[in-house]
Amino acid sequence: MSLDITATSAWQKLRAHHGLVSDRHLREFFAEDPERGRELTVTAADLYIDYSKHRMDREALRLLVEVARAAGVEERRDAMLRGDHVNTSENRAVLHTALRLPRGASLIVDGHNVVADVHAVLDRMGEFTDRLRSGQWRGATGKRITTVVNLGIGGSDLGPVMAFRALRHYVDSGVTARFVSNIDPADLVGKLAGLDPATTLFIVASKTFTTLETLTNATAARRWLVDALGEDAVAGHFVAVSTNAERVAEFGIDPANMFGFWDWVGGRYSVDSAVGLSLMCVIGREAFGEFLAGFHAIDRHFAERPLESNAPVLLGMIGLWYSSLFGADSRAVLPYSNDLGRFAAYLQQLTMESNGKSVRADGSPVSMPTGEIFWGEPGTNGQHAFYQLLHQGTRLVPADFIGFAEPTDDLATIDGAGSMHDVLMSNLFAQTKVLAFGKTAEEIAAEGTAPELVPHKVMPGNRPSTTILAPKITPSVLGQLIALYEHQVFVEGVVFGIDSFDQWGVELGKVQALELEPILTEPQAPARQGDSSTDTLVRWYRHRRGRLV
Ligand SMILES: O=P(O)(O)OC[C@H]1O[C@H](O)[C@H](O)[C@@H](O)[C@@H]1O
Repeated sequence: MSLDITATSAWQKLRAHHGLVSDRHLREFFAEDPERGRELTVTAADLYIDYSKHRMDREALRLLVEVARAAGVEERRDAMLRGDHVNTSENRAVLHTALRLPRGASLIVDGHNVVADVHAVLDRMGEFTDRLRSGQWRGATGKRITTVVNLGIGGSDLGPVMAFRALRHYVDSGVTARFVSNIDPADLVGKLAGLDPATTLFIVASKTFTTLETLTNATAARRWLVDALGEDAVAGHFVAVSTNAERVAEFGIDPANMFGFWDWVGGRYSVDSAVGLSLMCVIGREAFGEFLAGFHAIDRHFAERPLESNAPVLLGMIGLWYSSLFGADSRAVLPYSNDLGRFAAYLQQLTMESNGKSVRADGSPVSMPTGEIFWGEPGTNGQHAFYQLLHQGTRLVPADFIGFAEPTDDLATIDGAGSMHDVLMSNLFAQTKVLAFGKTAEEIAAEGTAPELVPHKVMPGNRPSTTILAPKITPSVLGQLIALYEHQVFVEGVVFGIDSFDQWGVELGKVQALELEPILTEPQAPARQGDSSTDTLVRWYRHRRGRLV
């Protein structure tokens, strides 16, 4: 039986305490606890995390930790880390943390040291990328490869594409990358534009090697290559990343050019597996190793720190405080870094595919809302678009602000005296301050504002945020940030009592698309789909495509 956390005394105490503090303002919390801005912080590897601007007192934090303990977060964490089958609906271990264990470490799962397997693949990836980057690996015409095109979707795309953008300063050898994911042909056609088949290598990345989008794009890419260079060129221009060697061979890629991983790596947890091959191609094996070391530093923090000072536990529980007790639907992720422009999109799969579930592990319905909706855009762009709602709207949207001390690029300000990066960061600090403390009607009136305008200008404040600061976007820091969110997802999933590692909800749509596709194209009148909306939409489409019925 899965535990219903809401039936525990720890939860009831938390709920009762929430009733006491939920109407209080952050201004009051700071007035009565002036040290909280210094003390409600935690350092995890290179990350400095301030969680003081949350609508809670220290007692609420204590009770949240008590709930985490009552839910069995420590036991479940240890079970995951040692390789128990915590993905119960698929009866699988969940061992993305093993992907970043250092060489020489040992983790025996089902009588087998998985760390040795992980490093064997990393070594093969390293040898391949060394050859590619040094120009030893040549295409069919003898030219060096200058572009790798990753063909993958979901977990086989979002991680590499996000990290490639974030680590653009580490692209160092004349090999660059492009990423194609969508079944919309515009994606492949757009990304192949300007590429020379002779200098292009495709990485077909698919855990299952059955995903329609990826196999369709890979087939089209193969045609593009063969049309230009002939069938014999395929071997030098296609490699695969998958857990499914049989399917890879069927597709016509030599298993010698396949980089494997294992069923205990979930797609959305796989950027640090062979799925990161495209990233390794552009940043090199050493930088990729630093990326993995960053994940591992947070894994150790998560495994070893007491819950009271455990960053993923605290942030996961704070997320839950808002989603389950304040009824907040979403969390905004606001990196003050243009290079993290795809971070929110990456987190959407990680968090929402993991925790968007309605039943607990034993099949019983959950007893609280699950799956925070993650969304966001880099600052300062978001400030000129949706921050109005964050500041004055009626919804509560807790936000994660992410910023860096050192810029990846810097330029002078208008007068030439300052640094644009300083301006960027002053915006981050200003936004968290204004969200938390706002500006009262009295303060606005005292500035001589016309009385009828005062209500429009009131900044209510009491809008919570976490601030995550790091020295600089390096491969290690990026790994740390990802692992910080991976483990938050886990903590929340344990409290919900769900299986955070399956994704049954994506299957039916795939099946129905396969059923509908011939109906869009068949010459005769289509069979009814059973509902008048789908029938009419299909008819509309067939009409516009000249397939009149
Ligand atoms: O890597 P693949 O097997 O091609 O899967 C790609 C993606 O598609 C699936 O539908 C899942 O929802 C994702 O979790 C997965 O990352």
